[in-house]
Amino acid sequence: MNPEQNTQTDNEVLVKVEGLSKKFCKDLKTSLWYGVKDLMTGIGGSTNERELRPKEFWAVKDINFELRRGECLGLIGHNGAGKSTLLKILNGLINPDAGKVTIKGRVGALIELGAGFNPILSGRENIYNNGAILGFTRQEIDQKLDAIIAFAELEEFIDMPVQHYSSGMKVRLGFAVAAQMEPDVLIIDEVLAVGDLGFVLKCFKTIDRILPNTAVIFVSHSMPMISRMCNQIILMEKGQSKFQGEDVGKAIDLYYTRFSNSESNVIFDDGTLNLEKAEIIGGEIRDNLKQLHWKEDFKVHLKFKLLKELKDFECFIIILDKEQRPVASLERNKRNNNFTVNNNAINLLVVHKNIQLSKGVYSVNVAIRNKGNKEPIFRMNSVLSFQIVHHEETWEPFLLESEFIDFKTI
Ligand SMILES: Nc1ncnc2c1ncn2[C@@H]1O[C@H](COP(=O)(O)OP(=O)(O)OP(=O)(O)O)[C@@H](O)[C@H]1O
Repeated sequence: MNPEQNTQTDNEVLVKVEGLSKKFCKDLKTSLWYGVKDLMTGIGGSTNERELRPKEFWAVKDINFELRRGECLGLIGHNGAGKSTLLKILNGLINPDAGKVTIKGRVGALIELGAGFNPILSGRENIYNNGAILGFTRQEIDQKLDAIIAFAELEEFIDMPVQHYSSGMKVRLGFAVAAQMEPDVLIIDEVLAVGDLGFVLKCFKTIDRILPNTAVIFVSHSMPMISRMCNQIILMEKGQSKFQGEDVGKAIDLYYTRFSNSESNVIFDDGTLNLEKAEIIGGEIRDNLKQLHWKEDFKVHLKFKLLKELKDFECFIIILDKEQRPVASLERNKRNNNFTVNNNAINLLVVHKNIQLSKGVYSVNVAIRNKGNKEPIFRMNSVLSFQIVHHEETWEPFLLESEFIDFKTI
């Protein structure tokens, strides 16, 4: 193959979606009535397909994109945004009300748990059915069968009816069929999350392997997974595309902004103290958020108002990422019982030098406990939030300063 031909194949558009829209009705009775009316006025011939009737809403509205071999599109958005509906239209499970989908080649899809399987047939029989739907001959499936069963790790249960499979087993079989058949287009919904960690890692390895020859469309609520896999992204909201492009990081930031919870909350309080003030010293405030540059000192001023006498205490400061996963804990106070009490208040300055968290938004939880008997005294979540600024997009929680120098062997 000459290089020109090769480039052409690499750049081949495998999925083209133009003005795709789908409406649903909020109640079943009205939906059935509209169905009957549509039948009478001629199926698909309605001139009002772009209009909403009472109780209807757009589950997917005017979605456009092109996807080439080797590209992975991430679909993100909150629950009910229309991601699964879009996937189902792409996979031909439901018809759109407007717009057009053009797909070239074989489509492997893992959409709803158990969808595409006949529950009363065995795993083996379902592999043959699915393979046939994908356009493979019996001999071709024979050749792939062992690899599919081995990948799904279902050797023992392959002749059991699929209806008796666990959720994880159904996902294993579904992914094994979808991916081992090496489709041109691979569509994967959130179902992958049902598999255990070992299987999920195996799936990613497979996707990495087949991606150069496949166009992948991937729906997930896991932003680390999206950022790891996708080079294009659509952020959906109420069926529409709110952000679309190659800036995956920006789309993820927008997604998180929707869920940002600036409300702090006291989880536990035994009445000994109140947290009167919590402030990050230094940095600068932008968009109501304290920004610190990577490697700046992280300094927090905490002011506790004492309502009762407090002897030795320990202060816990925990830093959480945007998904509320704890990523770091500051070393506890080592000094004994010698914080100055002024006007019934203790003022603490907690300093962590050269913070090396990755770029992103973080929040801080604070907890106080009795140093002697370890009893909890006070605990408050989301006391503060701050942003670490760095030019580099890093998905690991820390970006550790390092030097690369010539290693001189003797
Ligand atoms: N068959 C249907 N009939 C009526 N409404 C439907 C139907 N299927 C989906 N919907 C509605 O369409 C909207 C989009 O649903 P969809 O499942 O596509 O969202 P999603 O983005 O995949 O959500 P999630 O993140 O929860 O999986 C929702 O309001 C849902 O209730």
